Amino acid sequence: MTGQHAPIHLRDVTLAYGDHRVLDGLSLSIAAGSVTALLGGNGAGKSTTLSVLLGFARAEGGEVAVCGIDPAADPDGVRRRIAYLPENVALYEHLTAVENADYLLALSGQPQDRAAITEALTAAGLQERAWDQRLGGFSKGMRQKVAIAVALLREVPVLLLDEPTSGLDPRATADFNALLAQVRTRGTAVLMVTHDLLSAADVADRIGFLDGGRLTDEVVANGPDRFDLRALHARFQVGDDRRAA
Ligand SMILES: Nc1ncnc2c1ncn2[C@@H]1O[C@H](COP(=O)(O)OP(=O)(O)OP(=O)(O)O)[C@@H](O)[C@H]1O
Repeated sequence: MTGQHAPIHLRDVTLAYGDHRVLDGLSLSIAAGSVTALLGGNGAGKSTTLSVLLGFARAEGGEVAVCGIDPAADPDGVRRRIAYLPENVALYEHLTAVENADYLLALSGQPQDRAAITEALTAAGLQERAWDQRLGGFSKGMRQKVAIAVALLREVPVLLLDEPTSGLDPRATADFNALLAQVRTRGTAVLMVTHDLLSAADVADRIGFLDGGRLTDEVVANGPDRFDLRALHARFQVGDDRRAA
């Protein structure tokens, strides 16, 4: 345990697959009660960053800590402290929303009663009539809400999100953003990987731009020093064109 770091801490992290350098001196620190969005083109290393924090991929160099714990040394320890929403949420189709939450919470060693589960489903925006329906007929947004409710109930200090608003309609995206604001007020450190600059601008305190496995830019997305969205969008588009050329 290193203790003195922010809940999410990466310093000079490097990682390569064969001779392909995927993370190249990445440094990122996310405090409790703040949301950082990580943007970048395809293959920039965003999901790999999450994998390193979760202990699924191992950094070759640099420092990685989740709540002061090195994921490579104690992957179970970090995963107990992280709620992770992958891009395609894996839930059980033949179970209802409440049953899914009940089962997943029991699996994570943090069982909750029905009242707590339905309260979290409500907070996540899932309507009461869907609570006891099987997931087979659920839309992507509804599934996302079940997964978010489970993440909320786990009350962990770190939340990692991989493209949480991809495939959501504007209403569901707005609901999701409102929910994330609540999560932040509970003191959770949130890292959100996304391609959605507008959504990032709505919910994040900071936006980091990843290119070639390192942070090339970082902007404040909240408060008086907030960036100019149009200027940033133009800069981001130029970056994408340059990469595609
Ligand atoms: N297990 C692996 N083995 C080999 N190469 C990998 C592996 N995982 C990722 N990569 C490569 O690492 C690079 C970064 O991948 P990563 O998934 O982190 O990018 P990303 O920024 O999340 O991209 P996207 O926006 O497309 O999801 C890519 O070139 C990818 O092909």
